Amino acid sequence: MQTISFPGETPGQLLAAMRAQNPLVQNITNFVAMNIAANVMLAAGASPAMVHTQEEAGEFARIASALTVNIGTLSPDFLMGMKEAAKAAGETGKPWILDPVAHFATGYRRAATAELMELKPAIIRGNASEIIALAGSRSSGHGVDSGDPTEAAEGSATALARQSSAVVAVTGEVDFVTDGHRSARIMGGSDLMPRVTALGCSLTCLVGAFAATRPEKPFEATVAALAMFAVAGGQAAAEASGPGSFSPVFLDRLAALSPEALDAEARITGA
Ligand SMILES: Nc1ncnc2c1ncn2[C@@H]1O[C@H](COP(=O)(O)OP(=O)(O)O)[C@@H](O)[C@H]1O
Ligand SMILES: Cc1ncsc1CCOP(=O)(O)O
Ligand SMILES: [Mg+2]
Repeated sequence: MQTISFPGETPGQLLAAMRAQNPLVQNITNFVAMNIAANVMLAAGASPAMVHTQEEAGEFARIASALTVNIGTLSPDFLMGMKEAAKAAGETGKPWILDPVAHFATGYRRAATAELMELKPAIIRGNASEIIALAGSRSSGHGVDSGDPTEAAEGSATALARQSSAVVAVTGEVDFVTDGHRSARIMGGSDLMPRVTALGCSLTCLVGAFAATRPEKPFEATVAALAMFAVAGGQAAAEASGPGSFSPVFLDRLAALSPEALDAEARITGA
């Protein structure tokens, strides 16, 4: 494996830029994730707004710097708001990020995800089972949790990136990011992370914050956000005694993580 080089900016430099911008990010996420995702973003240095109803979601997307869309607790009103917001983001040149939570589980979710994919997300972030199924293959997902390892999803992620022109991120014990041509793996984190609900959803929101800061570099922005989670997650696990104590320590580690420490501790390789 080769160490990936960042000819432009390192993940630490992107973190510093994100904090300096304190980007306003609109998140249409699920009821489970709303609170922890907003806290994760505030701790990391972004400004979250959870705005989802169809009456205002499109209007709000025009003032936000990025949009994230998560179908975890989907309803007709949420879906209308998602589509309005994604259209507005597209019209105003803002990046939007899709988290296709358990999209394979029901016909309603499958149809909604197909409609959202037509609106061209800049970045898609999911667990391995979600990405395998989104690329059209058979996955072992059970509800919102993955039943597949990341390595089983790498081919699907690359095919999906090429077909959709989106950057695709697969998370799990190892994370994999690809734009269909360049790929990276990010190591770190903790096996406590999938035992705390909505951390994947929160990560999708954080990807939105980095993409807001560098909309022209969705691959680098995604790698930086995942590296931040991996480093802060590993640090938090060293202090935690289980999933309950992990959550507050994780917020503290996100807030305290310096750009220098991110660059020193991130384990990123070209894939
Ligand atoms: N076994 C693991 N070891 C280390 N980190 C993990 C592990 N499983 C998940 N993570 C991390 O947890 C975060 C959420 O990812 P994941 O659990 O895959 O998403 P989701 O909650 O959508 O299923 C990511 O930062 C990922 O790297
Ligand atoms: C438990 C649950 N049910 C519907 S959405 C949701 C949260 C899923 O969060 P994540 O995908 O980050 O594990
Ligand atoms: Mg998820």
